[in-house]
Amino acid sequence: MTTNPKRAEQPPTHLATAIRASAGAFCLVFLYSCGYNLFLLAPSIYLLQIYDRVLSSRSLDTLIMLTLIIAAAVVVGSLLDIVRRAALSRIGSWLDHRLRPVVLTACFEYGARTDAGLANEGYRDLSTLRQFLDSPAASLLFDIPWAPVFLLLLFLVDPVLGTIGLVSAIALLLLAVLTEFSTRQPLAQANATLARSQMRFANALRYIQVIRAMNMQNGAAQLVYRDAETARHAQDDAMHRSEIVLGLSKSVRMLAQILMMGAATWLVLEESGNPGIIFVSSLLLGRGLAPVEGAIGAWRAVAFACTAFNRLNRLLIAVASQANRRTVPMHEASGLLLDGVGYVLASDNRQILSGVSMRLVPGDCVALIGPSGSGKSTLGRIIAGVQPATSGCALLGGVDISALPFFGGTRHVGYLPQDIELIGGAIKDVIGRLDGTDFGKVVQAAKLVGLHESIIRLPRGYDTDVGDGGALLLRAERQQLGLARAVYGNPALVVLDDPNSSLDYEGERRLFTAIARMRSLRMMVVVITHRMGILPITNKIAIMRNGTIEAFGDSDHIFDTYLQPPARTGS
Ligand SMILES: Nc1ncnc2c1ncn2[C@@H]1O[C@H](COP(=O)(O)OP(=O)(O)OP(=O)(O)O)[C@@H](O)[C@H]1O
Repeated sequence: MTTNPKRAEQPPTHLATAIRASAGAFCLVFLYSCGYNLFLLAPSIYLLQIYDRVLSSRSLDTLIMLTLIIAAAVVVGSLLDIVRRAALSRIGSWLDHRLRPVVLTACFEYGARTDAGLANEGYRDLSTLRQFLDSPAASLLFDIPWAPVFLLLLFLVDPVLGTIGLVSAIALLLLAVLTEFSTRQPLAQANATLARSQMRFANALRYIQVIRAMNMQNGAAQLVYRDAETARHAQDDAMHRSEIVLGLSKSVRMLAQILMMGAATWLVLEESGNPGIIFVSSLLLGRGLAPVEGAIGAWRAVAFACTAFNRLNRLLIAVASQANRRTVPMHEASGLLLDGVGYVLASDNRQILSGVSMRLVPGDCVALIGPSGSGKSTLGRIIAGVQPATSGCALLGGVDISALPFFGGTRHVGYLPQDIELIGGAIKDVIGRLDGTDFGKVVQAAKLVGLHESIIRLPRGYDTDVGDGGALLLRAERQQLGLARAVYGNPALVVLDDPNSSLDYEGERRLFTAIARMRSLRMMVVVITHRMGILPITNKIAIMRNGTIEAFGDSDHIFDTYLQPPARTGS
């Protein structure tokens, strides 16, 4: 047999490792289940003993003793059932506690790089697994191996009874398979459309102010509602199908009981056996069919849990393999290198950037200028590692920039995007990138960009709440806080996209001072700008046009050669 070497190299995911680590606990649940199922035999034994011993001896003492013993067995059995359910719930809680941070990080990573929708589903999958372990369906899985044991006991009582039990179990099993096949497609459709509807709803909420301002509420609601309706129809369809099969399975079960009692009575009449077997066989059949029948109801939960497990595992494998690809040690001193960077839009194959090359060394500050739509922000996002280039390479210290998040959480890059999203409530959290462990670094960043004095004048200082996404601030204030966040921890490279678009004269002056300080700290600064006033504080300029670099070099040279207004010729 040949093995796929790639697959063999792949280390187990956190999910697989955590499941493996809980194997001991699952074994314990299995043992509890064995005990529980053994005690389920107590009523059958009780009936047989009554017919065998009590009725023949007419002894009241024997009856009392037997009843007490069986009652104790039933209580112990119920306790074992409670204990195993609690144990499964504890396993679920432990898995959740252990995996939630890892899964969250992986989902963020996957969402940023590949597919936000799938990342969202991946995160929900962990909750699905937890809910499954809390549900009766999980304990039922441990009862299923006991169904054949009860059927075997029926065979031991009499092969005819065993055959009736076996045929009934197979019929119920086939119905369970039928449920799965008949509901799989509508359920998959319901899940997909429900997820899309939720995503659209979240997006609509995000832009609700704009939607309201332009009176688009009805259209947005229709968009969300249409998907929700499709999901509901698909869910109803699946439910109707499973209800029909459930009804059929109930009939099969009742028929099996009647047949079993009839056959057992016939055996007693024919062979003058113990009349107790009429009830015992009925009880054993009930025990044997219960897990099979339960499986019909639990099938969906089991299928959901399996899908959730596989999807989450695939997501973790995808994120891990992205991380494994890049393990080159980083040398910040070697600076930033762009070599033939290109970017093609996945949606319409439009070439946005092509053949962009440049090199920066620590302490450099380059201004990216050029007409609107020339690709400056796209290049800025690639340099900041927000999106990977589709061709060529962008390296910081010899390492693919888009892989930097995998380097032990060290922050090598700061980024101030055009649409400043301030995540976090208090100023210290916003600047500290939600890290919050090093307040000294937060103050250092605020001082570097000249914000510290303004912050400490606020009544709550660094604890001042900026509102969701910085909603309580002016755009200029958001820009300045975003700048402080970008320089938090003195990263090697800072990308500022239009950092002075909303700044007044004073704000711009502070920005220029901040850039000069960054340079003196050997940071590399990439400034995307439309305002030429920033050029004197840079030492390099790159002029972009139609997705390529038209000119790149020392600021003075570029300024004199390309940006000086043509000398007026005298009239
Ligand atoms: N995610 C995207 N979806 C669609 N088009 C995009 C996307 N990203 C970039 N573009 C397109 O790429 C081109 C370059 O955009 P980019 O924002 O990089 O230019 P820019 O030079 O920064 O413009 P501006 O100075 O106006 O910000 C534009 O035509 C833009 O429409």
